[in-house]
Amino acid sequence: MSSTTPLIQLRNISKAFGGREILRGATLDIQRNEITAIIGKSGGGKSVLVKHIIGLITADSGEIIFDGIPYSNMKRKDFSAIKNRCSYMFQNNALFDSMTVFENIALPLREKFKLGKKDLEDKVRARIEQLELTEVAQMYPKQISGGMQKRVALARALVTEPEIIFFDEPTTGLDPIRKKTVFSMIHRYHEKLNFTAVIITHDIPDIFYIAHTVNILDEGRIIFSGSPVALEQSSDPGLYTYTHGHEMLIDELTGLHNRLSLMRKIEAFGAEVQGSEQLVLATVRLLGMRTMMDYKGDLLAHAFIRNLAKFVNSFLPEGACAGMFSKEILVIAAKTKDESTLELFLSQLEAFFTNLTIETYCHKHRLQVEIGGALVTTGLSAYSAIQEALATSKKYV
Ligand SMILES: Nc1ncnc2c1ncn2[C@@H]1O[C@H](COP(=O)(O)OP(=O)(O)OP(=O)(O)O)[C@@H](O)[C@H]1O
Repeated sequence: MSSTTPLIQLRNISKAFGGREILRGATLDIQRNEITAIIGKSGGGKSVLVKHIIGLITADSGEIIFDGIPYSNMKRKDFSAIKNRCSYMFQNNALFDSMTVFENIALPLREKFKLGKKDLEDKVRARIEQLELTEVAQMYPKQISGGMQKRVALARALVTEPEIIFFDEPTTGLDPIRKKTVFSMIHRYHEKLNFTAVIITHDIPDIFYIAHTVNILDEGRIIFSGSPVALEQSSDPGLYTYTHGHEMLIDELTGLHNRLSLMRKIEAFGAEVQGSEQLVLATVRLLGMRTMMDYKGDLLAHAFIRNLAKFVNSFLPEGACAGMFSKEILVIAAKTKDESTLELFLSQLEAFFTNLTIETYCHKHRLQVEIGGALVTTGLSAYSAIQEALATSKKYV
């Protein structure tokens, strides 16, 4: 098969249970070596769709084509070969309580390959080390935290070096920080090992940061398939709840607006400004934040942003808003008649970053901070307005 042919094609898949139609002609492609996300309402049939691919459910009608071969033409042994190329990470981790972490991770190797004791142990140990589970290798799943159990499940999904991994809600039951950590783990391993990933999730917008393609399953059909950027830019009212739904407007982790809702809010402020009102924008550029995320892990960076967000929220006047324009840029915006608003924003931000603890932290993690602010000319797009404020940036730390 050419490398541009999708690895898996689902064509018009329909499935009903007891007369209740769950899938109504769902069609989607899963591209090789990409991360494909499937999102949709709870109970909408996302798991059912994926179970068709791995042969746990047979469609009432429609076809699945794997590496160019339709399932309907496949012999049993061809299908077993496909199954050996796949691995799964289930919603509840599906770890065996009676087995140690080591044994749980070793299980797929024992089931799929006939390895000698040493080879098997080497492979399991390598994954255990990579996922920082060495200290808990001889413990049982119940003795370790939920976040660690997810890491064990991920280690088990990766141990056979599969070509395709299905993740069914890999972040369920985790707090916002650990959710982000699981997604960054998947992202990191995907970059290293280059498998094809299919992720079922409710975690919008987090999934948008790692998925190449997002598919929306709605009323049994795929109503959108495309890049996260295309989804965010779409003006299709049918996609409204997925791109502008309440849960997306405020970032769960920080209480700040995400990029999309921040831009909308600034544009709304710009359009509403009248009389003696002005649009005020302050920006904080955190140079080095991206590197810090890459080298020290997201957890540390998120904790810092959360701290900053808490402080910003404590002095925001009513009606003002704050959000992350990017991983390194925080923006505060307000529509106000009060001429001292910009001064207030700047002095508060300066106070935060000149605090000794914060300053020491920034030095330690090589973060450089620039603060900017402007009374923005009305009629500018949100993007240009932010650039105007950024252009006034001065280095603080
Ligand atoms: N084997 C089955 N027999 C009967 N009904 C089933 C079966 N499998 C799934 N269903 C039903 O199909 C519907 C879709 O279930 P599915 O688990 O795919 O939803 P989902 O989109 O993954 O939801 P969630 O996001 O809440 O996990 C549910 O109403 C479920 O009860």
